[in-house]
Amino acid sequence: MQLPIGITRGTSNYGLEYLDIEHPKARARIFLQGAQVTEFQATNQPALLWLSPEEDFRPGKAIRGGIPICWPWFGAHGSDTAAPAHGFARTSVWKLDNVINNDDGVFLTLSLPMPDRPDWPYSASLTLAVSVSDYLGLALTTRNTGSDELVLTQALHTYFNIVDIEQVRITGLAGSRYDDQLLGAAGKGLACSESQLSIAGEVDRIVYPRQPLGLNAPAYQLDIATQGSASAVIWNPWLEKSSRLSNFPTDGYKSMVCVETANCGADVAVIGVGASHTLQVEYRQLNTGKN
Ligand SMILES: O=P(O)(O)OC[C@H]1O[C@H](O)[C@H](O)[C@@H](O)[C@@H]1O
Repeated sequence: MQLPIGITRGTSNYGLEYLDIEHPKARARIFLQGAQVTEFQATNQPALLWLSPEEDFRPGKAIRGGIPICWPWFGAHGSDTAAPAHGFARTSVWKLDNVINNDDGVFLTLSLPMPDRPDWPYSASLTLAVSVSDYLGLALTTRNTGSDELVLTQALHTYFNIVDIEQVRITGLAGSRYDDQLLGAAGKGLACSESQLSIAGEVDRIVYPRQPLGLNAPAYQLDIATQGSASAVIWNPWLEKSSRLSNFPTDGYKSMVCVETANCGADVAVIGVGASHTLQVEYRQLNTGKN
């Protein structure tokens, strides 16, 4: 495909292809493996996404940072322990279908050539629309092309770049329930006791928000506007768990937090025959001038 001015192709040392996007409103990088946005910076805003400094971008290995797409299951596969965590979309190579560059921004559409897999014997199509503008937008659409109802869990597993985890607040939690994944069955359906969450240790929660969530970083304030999602995952591995993660530096937990737009936990996506479901998020930042 002939790319418009402002979009260039590149290749990592180990051969992963990416697209670099330059526009007066923002710049971004998107890898074709996983359709993974790894960098986004709106003009006059701090860089939005955390990307591991230890990431070496190898074929077939999940990229640590940016926005991994967890699909068609979130976390462990329901029954097959050999199946990859968070599904196969993040380690598969996607196809670029369309790019538009206009005064409003750069708008891309990618699709996943569907593999034939024993751990997922269904029929579906999957596309991702990415909007690179003064906001970053992602819309992940699954169409059920099979003859049975399709039930899936999924997430846009965004790693946010933050200066200092101790100063971060996740806002909009008032009245929400959550499953604390660190407590297993005992942690289901807990009530958020405060409207804001600060992080001082490992956090792994599936939240069922009652209003839009936000992030006070504090170098920027972020509005997270979602559609097609009734769950969000808040995750920071802290020190001990991070030593067990691939491509994750020892002090990495201090400069990242994940707030993931999801269908997971009690919020599963049920897609009828011939129907489709879109999981969507838009991130809008306000530079606070603090660092
Ligand atoms: O290491 P990964 O497979 O990328 O998973 C990273 C993390 O993803 C989600 O946030 C889960 O809730 C965590 O339990 C998991 O550790």
